[in-house]
Amino acid sequence: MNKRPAAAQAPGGTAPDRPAIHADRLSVVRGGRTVVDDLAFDVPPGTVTGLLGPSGCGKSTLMRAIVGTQAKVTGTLEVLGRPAGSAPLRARVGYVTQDPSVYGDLTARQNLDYFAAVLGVPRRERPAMVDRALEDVDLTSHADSLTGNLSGGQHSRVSLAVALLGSPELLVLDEPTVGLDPVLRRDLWNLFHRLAAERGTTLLISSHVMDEADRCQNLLLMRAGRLLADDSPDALRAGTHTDSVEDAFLHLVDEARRAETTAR
Ligand SMILES: Nc1ncnc2c1ncn2[C@@H]1O[C@H](COP(=O)(O)OP(=O)(O)OP(=O)(O)O)[C@@H](O)[C@H]1O
Repeated sequence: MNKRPAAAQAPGGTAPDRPAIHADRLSVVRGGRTVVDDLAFDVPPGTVTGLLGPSGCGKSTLMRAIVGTQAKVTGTLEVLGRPAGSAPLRARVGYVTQDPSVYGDLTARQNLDYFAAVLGVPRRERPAMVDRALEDVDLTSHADSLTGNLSGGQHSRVSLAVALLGSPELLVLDEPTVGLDPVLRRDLWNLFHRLAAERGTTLLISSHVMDEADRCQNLLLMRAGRLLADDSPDALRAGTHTDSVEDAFLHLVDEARRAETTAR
């Protein structure tokens, strides 16, 4: 199963027919173990792609490889047409980790202003850029609250706003909706789709919650470091004759287990 949905429009700077992410024979070794094992996939530009799989299957490791912060990566991994982690990609790729990456003793606005300065944005351009990022994540009313005093969901939205600064062409988001209430989760998914549709941003979003799968145009399903499927939710269900992505995933896990037993 390796079909892909038609690519949406391309973001600025990326050729329309070129994948935003291209991986081939991609492996990562951590602690002496192969935790990402021989992956091959493309992420179409301007789409929302979900990276789904159980805890420990290698999602964060794969994301770290894509943004260039992971050691011991072998194979081909191209991001926006360049080798993953190369210097020109720094301003073109936004990354939000699972752990808070902003300063608790600064306000949301101060955090954003600081990170905009680190990105090299001239001082006079920063206020408008910061306002837009705050608006994107619906935090304008908390702009001047200390980040450390914000709720968990608000705190993670400050991290997301930092990643939105400078309008990156690729956003890599590691479980951005964990611990958020249903309304916030819906609002964030609406934002992700707006970014893809209106700004041509490519989004790669990890989750271990299968019920978020239907919010994605394209899915990469992982299990134990391997890619089980690369397809749209509809095609996954149709291909496995199941009614939900969760059932499709379980079907594919059973199939993979049978193949492993046969191989043994
Ligand atoms: N620093 C490390 N050293 C050695 N092994 C690691 C390290 N970090 C993670 N691993 C292992 O790599 C594998 C993949 O971990 P990873 O964090 O990528 O999974 P994940 O799918 O993102 O999990 P989760 O959904 O729980 O965040 C796991 O087996 C984990 O134990």
